[in-house]
Amino acid sequence: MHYQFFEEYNLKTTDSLKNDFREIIRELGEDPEREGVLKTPERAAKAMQFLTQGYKMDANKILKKAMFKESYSEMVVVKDIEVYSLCEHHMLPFFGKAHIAYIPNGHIVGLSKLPRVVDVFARRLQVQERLTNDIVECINNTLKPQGVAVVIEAQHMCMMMRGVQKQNSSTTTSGFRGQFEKNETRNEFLKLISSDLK
Ligand SMILES: Nc1nc2c(ncn2[C@@H]2O[C@H](COP(=O)(O)OP(=O)(O)OP(=O)(O)O)[C@@H](O)[C@H]2O)c(=O)[nH]1
Ligand SMILES: [Zn+2]
Repeated sequence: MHYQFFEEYNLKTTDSLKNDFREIIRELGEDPEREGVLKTPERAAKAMQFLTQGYKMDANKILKKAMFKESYSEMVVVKDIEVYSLCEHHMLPFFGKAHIAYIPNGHIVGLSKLPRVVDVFARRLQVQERLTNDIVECINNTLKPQGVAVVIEAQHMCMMMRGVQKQNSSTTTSGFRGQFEKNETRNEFLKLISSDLK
């Protein structure tokens, strides 16, 4: 199990994907033997493995590794976490920002672990709703805080480059557990991140 994001590839998978990408390039009307694209099947194979390496990672373990006993019980907010994921319908990117808050219940978590959890779930084939839920559930079940909130605002390339071709729409999803189910707490969080929400 990997805890870090780094470029490490399963040679068998790279090889198999490489052949598939060569066929895709040919099928799309390009000459896979042309010098400029000769190495493209291997590059694409590695890029796709990198972008989906979240399948091999365990977000709960990442959080557990850096939980510290602490009596702090105010809201902790980490905002503007870059999100890059692939939509499971078209395998095209969707990207934007995640904002996460939690209220500790005896334990705080190493701050960097929250963006790491985002990446573990983002580096898979996803829909924005499930990505949001995965993050909320993971933090809720592992850290067991008094409450956790996640808001993701993203733009989907499948709606921009193709299909409906809308360049300026964005999609906001959210998940709230525990104390954040109360209006007052939820509103405090939304106010703290509101400068980033259009
Ligand atoms: N709810 C949700 N839908 C998504 C997400 N990413 C992409 N989609 C949508 O998934 C849908 C798939 O619809 P289909 O009709 O099967 O596919 P399609 O013919 O390519 O649809 P169009 O994109 O409208 O051309 C589209 O409406 C996409 O906009 C996501 O994260 N969440
Ligand atoms: Zn899509």
